Amino acid sequence: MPDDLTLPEPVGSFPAAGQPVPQHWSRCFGCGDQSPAGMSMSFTAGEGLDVWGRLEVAPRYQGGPGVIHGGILSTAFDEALGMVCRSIVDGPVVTGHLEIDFARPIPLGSVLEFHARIDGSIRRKVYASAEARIVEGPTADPDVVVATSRGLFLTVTAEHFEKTKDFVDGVPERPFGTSSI
Ligand SMILES: CCCCCCCC/C=C\CCCCCCCC(=O)SCCNC(=O)CCNC(=O)[C@H](O)C(C)(C)COP(=O)(O)OP(=O)(O)OC[C@H]1O[C@@H](n2cnc3c(N)ncnc32)[C@H](O)[C@@H]1OP(=O)(O)O
Repeated sequence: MPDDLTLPEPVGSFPAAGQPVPQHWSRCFGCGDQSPAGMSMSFTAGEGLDVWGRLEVAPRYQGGPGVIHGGILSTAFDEALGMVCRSIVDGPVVTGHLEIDFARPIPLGSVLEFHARIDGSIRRKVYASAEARIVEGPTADPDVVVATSRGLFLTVTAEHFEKTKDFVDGVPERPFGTSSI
């Protein structure tokens, strides 16, 4: 992480603390309500440049016997880190780099709580980090961090999606750009 990062003020479009942070795109695998096979994650704005996220670990997310697949957990972190970027960016961002530390096994049936924050920003780069805890389920312990993540996100313009917009599956009820922010 560069040492010349700044911590910007929150953008006006970011919800007040405790309010839901809406899905960014209804077809998103992580948060969209028009993605039936998706993860249906939900998010709430924190007190500062942070968000809280929730994921129910469904049986179909299995990797090893009885535990969450690492790729699913990575996707959840990607979503949580991307969502917190909305606290300082009033427009789209995409993931440039994502790293995960898998600290404890996460059983199917768990409810995971994610806490993601902005670490800093410079030019188009936004650095964010997050941790996950099991808050419901067989091994729930809100004092234990079961995984952590750091990511680099880049702000992009709407043109970034110009080449792929024709591949959208079906007609979204709330097209990108009008669905949320
Ligand atoms: C599913 C997307 C939905 C988006 C909708 C958004 C709306 C709502 C908004 C917000 C909520 C978001 C919630 C989303 C959650 C899920 C997000 C995802 O999973 S996104 C899919 C995976 N990611 C990609 O598909 C990117 C593929 N990569 C690219 O398109 C390019 O590589 C891109 C845009 C990331 C950078 O390319 P360049 O040409 O625009 O920029 P250059 O000039 O190369 O880099 C700019 C700076 O960034 C650094 N940089 C770029 N990539 C880096 C990397 N991998 N590692 C380190 N630095 C990197 C460079 O060194 C440069 O730094 P210097 O300013 O010079 O200091």
